[in-house]
Amino acid sequence: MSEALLVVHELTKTFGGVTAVDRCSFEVQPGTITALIGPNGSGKTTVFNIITGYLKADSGAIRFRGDPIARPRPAQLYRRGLSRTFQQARIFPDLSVEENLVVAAGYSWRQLFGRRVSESDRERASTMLQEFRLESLAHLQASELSYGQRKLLEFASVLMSDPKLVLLDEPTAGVNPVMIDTMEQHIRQRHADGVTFLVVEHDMQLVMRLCDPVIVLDQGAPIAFGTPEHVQSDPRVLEAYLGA
Ligand SMILES: Nc1ncnc2c1ncn2[C@@H]1O[C@H](COP(=O)(O)OP(=O)(O)OP(=O)(O)O)[C@@H](O)[C@H]1O
Repeated sequence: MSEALLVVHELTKTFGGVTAVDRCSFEVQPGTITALIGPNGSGKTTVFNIITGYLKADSGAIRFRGDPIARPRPAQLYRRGLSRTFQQARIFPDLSVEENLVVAAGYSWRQLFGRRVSESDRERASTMLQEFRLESLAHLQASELSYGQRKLLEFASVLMSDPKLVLLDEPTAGVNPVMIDTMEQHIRQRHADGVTFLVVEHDMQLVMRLCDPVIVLDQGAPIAFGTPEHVQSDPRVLEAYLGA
């Protein structure tokens, strides 16, 4: 088996008296759309926040593309090919849709307004606008977008860095069914292009048709791992969900 793209080893994180992540270990293999599911409060977002450098673990280790990531830092990981989205899409509300994409390619705001952006990156932004069918919105301020459109823009922005691994935190939460289909198609397309995904998602139908393998967390640690069919029939998984 090829080396895992991401290795999470015995991560632990406590908040006061609450152990949110409890000696949590798992791997993400290249070329997969891996799901990280679990009942509310099972530690999924905390794990994401640790991997991407938004929170510091109490203990444990992370490897990405074969190298240890001693102190994960979001910007550094982004440049190395690991990027993420958030439950509440993080975009620059005062910039236009197009400017959001250009900034995501690694430009500062000053460069953006000083017109020092390379022609090739402007073209990439333009291609991304077409791919995500956002051309008609290109010059709108991002704050004017709908909730679902913001999520799409955030996803498109993340792809501007040519990531190897994308962590998606509830990509379809709160968006309408048409937008769920759109998001699913974009994930499938990028996966076909070679991007690996780790997805936190509460829509179980989507998880079961899109993801393989599925990792199930409960109380901060994996309790099941395998194909969607396998985890669905695991009594520990049923108990964790029904007991929650
Ligand atoms: N900043 C924080 N301060 C205190 N407790 C926290 C903090 N962040 C998370 N927790 C606690 O850690 C546990 C895990 O939370 P986390 O948000 O990671 O779970 P989750 O699986 O992502 O939940 P959900 O599915 O509801 O988003 C919960 O008990 C939560 O209350």
